[in-house]
Amino acid sequence: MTAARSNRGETAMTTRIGVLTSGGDAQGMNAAVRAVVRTGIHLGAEVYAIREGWQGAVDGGDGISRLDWDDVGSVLHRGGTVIGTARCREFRERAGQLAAARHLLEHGIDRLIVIGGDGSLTGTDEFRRNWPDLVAELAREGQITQEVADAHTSLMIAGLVGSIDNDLVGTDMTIGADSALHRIVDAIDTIASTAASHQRSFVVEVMGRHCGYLPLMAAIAGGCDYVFVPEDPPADGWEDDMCELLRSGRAAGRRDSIVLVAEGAHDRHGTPITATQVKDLLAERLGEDTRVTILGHVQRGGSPSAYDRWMSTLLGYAAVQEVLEATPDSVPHILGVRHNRIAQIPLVEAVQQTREVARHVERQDYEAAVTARGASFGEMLAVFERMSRPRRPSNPSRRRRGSRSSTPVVSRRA
Ligand SMILES: Nc1ncnc2c1ncn2[C@@H]1O[C@H](COP(=O)(O)OP(=O)(O)OP(=O)(O)O)[C@@H](O)[C@H]1O
Ligand SMILES: O=P(O)(O)OC[C@H]1O[C@](O)(CO)[C@@H](O)[C@@H]1O
Repeated sequence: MTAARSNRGETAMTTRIGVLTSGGDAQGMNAAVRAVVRTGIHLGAEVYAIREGWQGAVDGGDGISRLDWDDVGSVLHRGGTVIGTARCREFRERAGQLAAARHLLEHGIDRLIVIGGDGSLTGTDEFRRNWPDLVAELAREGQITQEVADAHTSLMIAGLVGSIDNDLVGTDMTIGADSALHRIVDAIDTIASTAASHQRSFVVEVMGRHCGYLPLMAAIAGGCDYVFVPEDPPADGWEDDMCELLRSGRAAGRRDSIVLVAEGAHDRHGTPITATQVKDLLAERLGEDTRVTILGHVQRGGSPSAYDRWMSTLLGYAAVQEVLEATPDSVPHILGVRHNRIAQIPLVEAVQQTREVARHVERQDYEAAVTARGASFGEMLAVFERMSRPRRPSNPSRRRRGSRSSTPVVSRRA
């Protein structure tokens, strides 16, 4: 490898970086890809798109192609991912990973930037760990030369979290979460006007299979009445609690009621709570004219917010630096956001902590799940609780989750 120096004096090895988007698409992925390509070129590297997620690496051929500066023009404002994404089954198997390694090596790629959710990042780390063995097998079987094998003994990776769910522990925000939240809140505002006109109730299903970030933040931002999230199911008897809350809202003159249900919502015993079930309950018990709206993939579509564009640009920029500086001994990192700054987060740890939340939920240890999700998640639950439960002199507020009643949200200087 030869050292190259850009006109800004930045030094980089002449090397080839692969970039791919994997798992569910997310608004802002294009901004990240654009930043990777342009930063890579600035630093003297060649950047290759691996198309349709890991499928492009498994298939080879047109699945891997070089991107130049202009190839990523006019993509910043576009939703989705222009290099395609997929959930690729073959890559989970050794045969798929062998094919992927062979195709990457055909292009001399041994540095990868992967933009995807926790599954994609887990797969990336698994591939990194398997890489020496895969390369050795390819050389043994004569599928690559020993010279190629010797030149690419390690795979260097950097991860960016592309997922609207904002479900990765360790980063404050993931690529797409802000845009999806805007999309949901726009929908709630739209629904609220028709709900108020007819004095109806709406039950809105929001994405996030295992993570309550989107429904919870949308409930706060949209001024909703009740929210169901997977990490903090309502106490037993929630049916009475919810109906009483909505009934008292009506009695106080509220013209619309909106309940948000995460697609992965369930009660404290793990029994799913669906939007239709909530609708039927409101209709039966309160006689409410109730409608269900499932927002679905509308939440993932459309152009990215300004935040998702600039944040993803910074992340892509940082990811190139990370992957160029990485050595075979480096701890693999995710680039994320902490306290409004780009931060390096150990990949394995972040994925393990994220899985831990799901495990707590499975074990029905919801206090641990909320804690593991991160400090601000518990704070936001407490804030929602306060905002959605009217306190009137004649009607002292009844808390659903007593322990969070005085959760502080201000960080104090020591
Ligand atoms: N353990 C694994 N080993 C190898 N590859 C994996 C592994 N887990 C996931 N992948 C790869 O990553 C792809 C995407 O994973 P997954 O469907 O879990 O989505 P994700 O990245 O978590 O995104 P989203 O948040 O949108 O669900 C899989 O289809 C597969 O190609
Ligand atoms: O597009 P698909 O494959 O149906 O996946 C939907 C899932 O992907 C996400 O949008 C992102 O993880 C989830 O919120 C949702 O459950």
